[in-house]
Amino acid sequence: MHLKWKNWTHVTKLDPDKHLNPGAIEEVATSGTDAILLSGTLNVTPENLTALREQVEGYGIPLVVEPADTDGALFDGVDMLFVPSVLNTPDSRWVVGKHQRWALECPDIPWNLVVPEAYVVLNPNSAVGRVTGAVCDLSPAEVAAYARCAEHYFRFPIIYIEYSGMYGDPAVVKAAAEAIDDATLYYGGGINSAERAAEMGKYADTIVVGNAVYEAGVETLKATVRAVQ
Ligand SMILES: CC(C)=CCC/C(C)=C/CC/C(C)=C/CC/C(C)=C/COP(=O)(O)OP(=O)(O)O
Ligand SMILES: O=P(O)(O)OC[C@@H](O)CO
Ligand SMILES: [Mg+2]
Repeated sequence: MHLKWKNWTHVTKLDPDKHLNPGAIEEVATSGTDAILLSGTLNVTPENLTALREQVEGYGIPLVVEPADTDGALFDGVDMLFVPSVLNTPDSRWVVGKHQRWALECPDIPWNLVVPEAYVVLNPNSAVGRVTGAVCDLSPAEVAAYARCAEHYFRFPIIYIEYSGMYGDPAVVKAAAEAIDDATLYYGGGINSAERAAEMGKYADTIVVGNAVYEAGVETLKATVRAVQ
């Protein structure tokens, strides 16, 4: 079933490689966030992904797996799969190579549950930045050009400005927003306050909050929800 994911303004990203106690999980699931993204770059295994999914299921909140590799593309018990392609890397494995291997190895991909994401990774110090070899020193205009061709040439439904682990440059997100017509713009990276959520929420259709859940706690998460909903 295809959820109305285009209406989401706030998504919480939980990392299978990190731990939250049951009380915190309940507060995340009832925080008002529109969906939970089960996603991480390092050390995601079928076991820890399944364990996290079992913690967050049953609250009636949309669950989306965002795999970092083909063996993480598990869709049992979740509503959708958001699959990244990192556009700003010279390493084509992260653009299309992994995806071709996936199509080769998995005959029964539920394509109707798959939503492709055009990632522009801009924090060289994040796990995703290191793993993918992303070229991060881009001007707002250069990022906007990725956003424009992602929507109008590659026809990606989501463009994701990814600063994972650091708070990004609002001018970059503004430029990307101005370059996009109908695609959905995601922003994630360093959102740990209502102010930051509101600032990026001016430009992005959907903001993603990850690390703050683990580092600042659920009250901070709720403040970021209130800022955009
Ligand atoms: C083709 C299939 C099924 C999978 C491959 C999908 C691709 C190309 C993924 C590349 C980008 C990537 C690794 C995305 C993972 C999601 C993500 C950006 C997680 C960010 O979390 P971390 O970068 O781990 O943050 P921390 O450093 O805080 O752990
Ligand atoms: O962890 P943070 O910095 O909130 O970033 C969220 C998400 O964009 C990570 O992929
Ligand atoms: Mg991680």
